[in-house]
Amino acid sequence: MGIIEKIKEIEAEMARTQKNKATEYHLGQLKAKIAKLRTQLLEPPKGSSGAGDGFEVTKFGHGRVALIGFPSVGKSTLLTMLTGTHSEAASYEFTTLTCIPGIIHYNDTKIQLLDLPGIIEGASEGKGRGRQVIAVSKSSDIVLMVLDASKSEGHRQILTRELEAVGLRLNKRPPQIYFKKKKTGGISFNSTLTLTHIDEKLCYQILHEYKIHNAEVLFREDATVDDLIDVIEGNRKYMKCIYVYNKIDVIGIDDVDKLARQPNSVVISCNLKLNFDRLLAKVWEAMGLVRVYTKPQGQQPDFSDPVVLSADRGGCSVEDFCNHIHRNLIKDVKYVLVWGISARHYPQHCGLSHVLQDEDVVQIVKKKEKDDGGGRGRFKSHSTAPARISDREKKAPLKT
Ligand SMILES: Nc1nc2c(ncn2[C@@H]2O[C@H](COP(=O)(O)OP(=O)(O)OP(=O)(O)O)[C@@H](O)[C@H]2O)c(=O)[nH]1
Ligand SMILES: [K+]
Ligand SMILES: [Mg+2]
Repeated sequence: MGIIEKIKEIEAEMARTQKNKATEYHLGQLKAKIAKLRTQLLEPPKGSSGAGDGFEVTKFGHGRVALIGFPSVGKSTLLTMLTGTHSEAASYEFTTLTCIPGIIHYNDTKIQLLDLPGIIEGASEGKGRGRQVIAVSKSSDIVLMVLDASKSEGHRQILTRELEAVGLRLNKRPPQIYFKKKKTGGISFNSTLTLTHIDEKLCYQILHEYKIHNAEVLFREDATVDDLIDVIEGNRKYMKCIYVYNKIDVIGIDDVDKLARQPNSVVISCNLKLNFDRLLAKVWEAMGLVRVYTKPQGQQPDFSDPVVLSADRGGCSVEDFCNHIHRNLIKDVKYVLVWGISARHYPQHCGLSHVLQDEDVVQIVKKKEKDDGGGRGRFKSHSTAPARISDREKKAPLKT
């Protein structure tokens, strides 16, 4: 029996089993069994390199966003409109057959947007090009789930389930469970609060299913069996997802309003070029990019060419900033001067561990080099209140 058939069989057994106190241990065990099989399913088949046929696109820019959705919801139309790169769009399903990259230019950064073939129920088990599409979305920083506003709300749940089946967790943070395998000592089970979904026996049983007999488990939140399995599997990817409801030109205003009020959602119309600003602002926010402007001593920073950092990828400390500029820079740095939101006063003398924020200005002071003494001219005159470097300041030249 193949892995997919085994999963189906266990799913059928779970569906047959009534949920109550007496069956919860058995159901927990079945969940763990499915999770193990799904992980097996993710392993590349023997003899393959693990790469998926022609779907790999070189990473480019400061971040990557994938367009995921059912066929004909308007993914390609959206890519063409946001990036200017043409991706074939048509009224029939599965128009797009590969991965098509484009670039969004936003806030002086470049964000790679990937158009992908439509996926359908069963994608996680390899239906259509589901597996490759999902592999590409896993390589992204965020996912835009494109939905047809005129179609069933169920589509969103189906896609979420498909992505969850391959270990993607959308708009969730990792469960607050400390878990560490040990060599000896049995299982130590602890919690910092009362647990309502799981108890010691159930936890043991799940661990037993994974043949784990020595481990430390500490629940720091009222977690579920699924949370525990996620922590044991350890291969989950936590991603932000924006639900993009397209084609609002074909539905009524009340329905538009309802969709727009849902969390992490944006309503748009490619046909009417409606609400792209809002979508881009949401993407920007979800990416969490941090632009840092370098100020050479005695000179105005170049506000058109930021160093772009990200808390999720690489970090946003002064050290990360220096490493970004040059691998060997760090050993010459004495301290840095910082203007902007992260500074308590202007300029603040900061060490390598200082965490920078979007639109900060940084001047590096090297060992055996004198600094501006707080910068002559405009940047010196700032008050102590932290604030963004304003657009006006960006435009006005710094007099030195
Ligand atoms: N009414 C309306 N139709 C739209 C809108 N955006 C796209 N369409 C139409 O929807 C159809 C499908 O668009 P595509 O861009 O090909 O959709 P897709 O999601 O890329 O489709 P596949 O590549 O087949 O998965 C086309 O006929 C588009 O003209 C919109 O905002 N409103
Ligand atoms: K289409
Ligand atoms: Mg398409």
